[in-house]
Amino acid sequence: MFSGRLLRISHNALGKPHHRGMAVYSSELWDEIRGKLSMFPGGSVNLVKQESGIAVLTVNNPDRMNAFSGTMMLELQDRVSQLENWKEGKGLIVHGAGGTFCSGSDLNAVRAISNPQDGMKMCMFMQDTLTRLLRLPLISVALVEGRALGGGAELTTACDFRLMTPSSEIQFVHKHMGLVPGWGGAARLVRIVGSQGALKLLAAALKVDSALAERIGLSDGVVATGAGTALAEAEHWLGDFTRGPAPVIQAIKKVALSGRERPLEDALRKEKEVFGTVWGGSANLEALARKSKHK
Ligand SMILES: CCCC(=O)SCCNC(=O)CCNC(=O)[C@H](O)C(C)(C)COP(=O)(O)OP(=O)(O)OC[C@H]1O[C@@H](n2cnc3c(N)ncnc32)[C@H](O)[C@@H]1OP(=O)(O)O
Repeated sequence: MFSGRLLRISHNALGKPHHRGMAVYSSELWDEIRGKLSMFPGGSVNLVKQESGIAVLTVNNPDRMNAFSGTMMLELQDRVSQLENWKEGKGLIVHGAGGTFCSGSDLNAVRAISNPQDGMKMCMFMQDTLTRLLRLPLISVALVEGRALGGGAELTTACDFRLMTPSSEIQFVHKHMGLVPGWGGAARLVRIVGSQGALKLLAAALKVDSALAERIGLSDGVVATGAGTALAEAEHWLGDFTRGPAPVIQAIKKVALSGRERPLEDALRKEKEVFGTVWGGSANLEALARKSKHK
């Protein structure tokens, strides 16, 4: 059985563990996996970085309901690397082409790599990429039009927020495929809807419509359907959270992320470190000079 190396947690001067980098597994593992995934082509993952500081990531394989081919998994990793290095970035919208979100992994590729070794490698690769996606210093939202199934449902959980259209659905269909989530979706779902809620969604493979999703906290709002309309509304919605200078928005995401992921003392130390990057910074000095009142 394939056994992956987890990134070692290093220790700081106080002997407390701290996280090194944004990845889960050692990148030494990826050469072999990338070779395998490159054998399953189709579709693309497109990235547009806009002047507004909001980027749009499009899962683009509409002939297969935006299922992830092997090469799309590779492209997603590359796009995440680009976003990690985007200094001016503030927000990210993840959506699917052609009016639907994503139907998970491409079943043709899945059939070809249904042996345990390849399955484990694909699982680790996608866990790592989606963890890095969630850890980007950008405020991210998954815009779910149409259906988000299987790995597509997992992808929605790798964003900070989810928006749906009135007729869209999120469904963790894994049980019907004789599977459980393997792209980190179960771990993240528990953090979003709680362990009871996650257990219900996974065990019943429930079709979650926009009303139910909002009620259980899986969705953060509903946007109108229509070519371009949903994307424009999502951008408007995200604009409320990304207004302001990039260093401040990125710092806000970092402290929220460390609070979500780290034990309290570790999160407090991280918050102090991030605080130090904005205290006395240009946005802070300008606000002080303005003598801002927050009425
Ligand atoms: C850890 C990851 C676990 C996973 O992600 S496992 C994969 C889970 N996803 C699935 O099982 C999705 C299976 N597909 C479906 O249920 C339906 O196709 C779906 C998405 C509800 C759409 O239904 P319809 O609107 O009736 O459209 P359709 O079935 O005719 O699909 C249009 C074309 O898209 C293809 N497609 C959809 N999902 C796919 C997938 N995941 N992998 C590969 N091909 C897929 C489908 O085969 C069809 O192609 P074609 O026109 O027959 O050539």
